Amino acid sequence: MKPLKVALLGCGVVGSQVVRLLHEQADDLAARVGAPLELAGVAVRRLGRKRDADVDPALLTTDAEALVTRDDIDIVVEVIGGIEPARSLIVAAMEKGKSVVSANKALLAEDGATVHRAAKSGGADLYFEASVAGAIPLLRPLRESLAGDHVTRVLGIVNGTTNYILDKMDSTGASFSDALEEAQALGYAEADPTADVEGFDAAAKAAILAGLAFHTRVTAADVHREGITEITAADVASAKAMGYVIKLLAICARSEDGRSVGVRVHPAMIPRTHPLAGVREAYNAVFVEAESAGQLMFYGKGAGGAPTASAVLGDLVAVARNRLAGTRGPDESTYAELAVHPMGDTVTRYHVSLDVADKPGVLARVAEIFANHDVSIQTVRQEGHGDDAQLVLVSHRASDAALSATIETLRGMDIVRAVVGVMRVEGDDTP
Ligand SMILES: NC(=O)c1ccc[n+]([C@@H]2O[C@H](COP(=O)([O-])OP(=O)(O)OC[C@H]3O[C@@H](n4cnc5c(N)ncnc54)[C@H](O)[C@@H]3O)[C@@H](O)[C@H]2O)c1
Ligand SMILES: N[C@@H](CCO)C(=O)O
Ligand code: NA
Repeated sequence: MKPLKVALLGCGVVGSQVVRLLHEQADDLAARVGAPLELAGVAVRRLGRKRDADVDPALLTTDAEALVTRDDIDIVVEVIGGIEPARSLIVAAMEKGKSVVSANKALLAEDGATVHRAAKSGGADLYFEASVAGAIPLLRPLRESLAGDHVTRVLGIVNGTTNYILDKMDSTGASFSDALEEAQALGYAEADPTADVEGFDAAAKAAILAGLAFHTRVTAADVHREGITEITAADVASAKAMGYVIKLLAICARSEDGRSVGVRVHPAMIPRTHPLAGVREAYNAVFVEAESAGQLMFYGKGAGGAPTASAVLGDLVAVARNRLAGTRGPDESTYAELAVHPMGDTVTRYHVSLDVADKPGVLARVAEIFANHDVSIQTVRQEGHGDDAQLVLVSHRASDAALSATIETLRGMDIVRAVVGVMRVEGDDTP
């Protein structure tokens, strides 16, 4: 059988593992596809660089554009990352009818429209399982296995670096900066950890998940995003004392009337009994809730060269099979065209700690502010007394707009010395 020729763009952490697996699993892959997969070219930035992968130097080129448009290439694997030149290269390949496998969450979340359009007009496949939650099969289950169901919510931990940091803070009492340093020493966090700790990485993944789950185009700009840099050891301890753990969550949910969706990434307290609370270290886990299927949970490694390459290889086999069968995978599905509602319309609960004066009438006045904003209080307790008094309140569900207006008013009150902490509470059935 004539081999299918594969061009690889980028030979870094993920790319070098793709090369290894293509070599090591060559016979099995050929049997599964029905034709050998031949690595026919590898685009790199610098030819002379030492790399982890054992690549025939004759395959290396710095001219990625010439490689993706070469007549003999059937499939392009893009593991360069970033918007450009990745987008132009993918579009150029698909315009020539080549199938593309990409791990590029940044591109798919920022400008998925362009690459999906190019796939359709070129009659090409575009698969991107590795872009969200690395090795965990999640996008194809949403795109294919759940195509007959009605997904109502996707909720999960989709960034390994921040989960590692929060887990260390929870288990050892470490500060954010100490836990970040440890994550960097272990190679989880990059030298510039902004994309992870500020939630950009998780927001890109949330946009991709929401788009697939709700058949609607969602971009990174539509996602409400808050990172974890402001979380203190005291926040973590306070959550612990109340039976909660703090996680950076990505939440994509339909509104109650089903006419819009909310997509958000922010730290939240979840009960320690919630299955996501047990997701430790750099693992990822995602809950998908669908009307007929009920609750599904996906768990595993969301990052790392080999786990991510596993997802790339799975896509490679799928697009190779499609080519041999003369068929294509599903087009982008955005027919539902739901509106993405602003964060203020999201219904959630707040955990609020206030530094207050310990004297008669303070609790009543604080409670009145909540009532004035139509926010109902679920629990309240006082910690310490005298000058050290803190009130800790947990609200019932209310709109995020009403909750944040409540906090704004509290900040302006003379009896409130400081709003010490405000965090959303998720993951339980409390109304
Ligand atoms: N590393 C992970 O755990 C992981 C997990 C999921 C998804 N991803 C995604 O996979 C992609 C690759 O990530 P990575 O960790 O391998 O990054 P990396 O930085 O290790 O590798 C990228 C490589 O591409 C090369 N490159 C950049 N521009 C190029 C160009 N114009 N032509 C040829 N080569 C070029 C770089 O020199 C580098 O070697 C990114 O989109 C990333 O978001 C990575
Ligand atoms: N930086 C990401 C891995 C790539 O998606 C994480 O920490 O999960
Ligand atoms: Na995945």
